[in-house]
Order: sequence, then C-alpha cells, then structure tokens
Amino acid sequence: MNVNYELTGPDGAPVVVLSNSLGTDLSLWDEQVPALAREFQVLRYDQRGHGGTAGKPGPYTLKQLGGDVLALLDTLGVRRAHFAGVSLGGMTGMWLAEHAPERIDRLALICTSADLGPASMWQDRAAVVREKGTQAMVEPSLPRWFTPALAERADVVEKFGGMLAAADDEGYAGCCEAIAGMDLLPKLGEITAPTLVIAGAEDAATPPAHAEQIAAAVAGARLEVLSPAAHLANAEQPEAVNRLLLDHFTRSL
Ligand SMILES: O=C(O)CC1=CCC(=O)O1
Repeated sequence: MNVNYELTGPDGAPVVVLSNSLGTDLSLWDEQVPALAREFQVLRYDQRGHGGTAGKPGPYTLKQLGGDVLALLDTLGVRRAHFAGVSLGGMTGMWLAEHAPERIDRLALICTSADLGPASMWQDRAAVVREKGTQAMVEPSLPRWFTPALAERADVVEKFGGMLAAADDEGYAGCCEAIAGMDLLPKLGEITAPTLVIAGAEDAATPPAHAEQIAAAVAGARLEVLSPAAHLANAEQPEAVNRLLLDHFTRSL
C-alpha cells in the first residue's frame, strides 16, 4: 500500500500523526500544521482512496486502515507517535489504541464515534457512490461538515467540495464499508493512551453524545465540546482545536 504523506517539523521532535475523515484528505489539517510543527514532527497522510493515496477495491476494514498507519510508521522508522484523527481518522486512532497500544502515545479524537450505525446506512452510501461517484456526495455533505454560514462560503465550498469530488469512488465506498463493519465498543475500556475527545456542538453526523460515550468508556479521557462547530471542527474552530491539541500532547502527566 503506497500511502501519500507529508512530514513537517523539526528533525528528532516527537511525531504527531494526523488522520483525515471520509471524503477529505490531508489538507483537512492545513490550519493545524503550522501550530503543531513548532513542537512536533507532523505526519499527515491520506486515508486509502483519498487525496494522493490510491483506492484499492473495497470493502475495507478498520484493521486495514490502521495497518496502513503502522506500515507508514515502520517505513519512516517511527516506533511510537501521538495520533489525532477526525471522524474516520478518529476511528482509525481508536483501532490503533486498542490493537497496537505500544505504537500510540497520546490520542486525540475529533468529531468521531465508536458506533456509527446502522451498518445498512453505510452500505447504502457505498452503493450510491459506486453508482454515481463522490461528486454526488458534495451537496449533502457540506451542510453536515460545517455550520450554515461556513457551508455556503465560496472558499469552503471550493476547498472541501473539491476534495470530496476528487476522492476515489471505490476508496470512498470502501471506507464507508469500514465504518459499517467497525467494532470498537467492546475494547474501548482497554485504551490506555491518554485521550482527548473533542466534539462539535452542532455536529449532526457524530453528535456530542457519541463523544460522551467514548469519554465515559476510556479511563481518564478529557471531553471538550466546541461551539459553533459542526463535523469538521478542526477546520471551523482551528485556534481552539490547536490549543487543545498542543495542551494534550505537551502537558506533563
Ligand atoms: O457523513 C459524513 O460525511 C460524516 C462522516 C462520517 C464518517 C466520516 O469520516 O465523516
């Protein structure tokens, strides 16, 4: 698997991996990189079928998406890293913290869920995208991703609508199937990585109740709810998210 990535920041600094959501790519993190790269090597990558990472035929599993991260860390010689993920990226992070705890230092979960059923909804979405392409997802997705004023702003429509339309149809569908099959709940309580959970108060896709469920299950997890923010809270509230991430990844425990 050839995973597209970008590494920014001082040589030898601790590594923070940034993992994107369904339908976006590594530029989802444009507002985080300058702030984080002052203290960390920031390793942002494209989930399979997104951005510059090719989409293999699906369905995918979270084990495969997590395996892509482990293979990338191996290739770069990174033994252990902090990890932040938005939505599907957060699911990938939970899978890693559950199944490869020795590789994950601290975990930040942004606008995500450990149980985003029903599976049939994701299988239906995968079928629609295989038939009509990711372009068909642009109109319904932007109002989920951003609060109303932002969802209609020309630069936001151009950047995020463009990202989604450019995602590989099969890759997007395969990732939907990874969400349909995810099974994170039973092992959430086994996560030992210090965990920050961030929710968007106006996020209808992964509502704050889903963040509360994760924070209640992971020992010692800290929960923060941002407003106004919908699903892509790191893009809508970059300063607040940067502050929270820097605090989480640097404070002494
Ligand atoms: O439906 C959406 O676009 C929101 C979403 C669910 C999982 C993910 O990564 O994004």
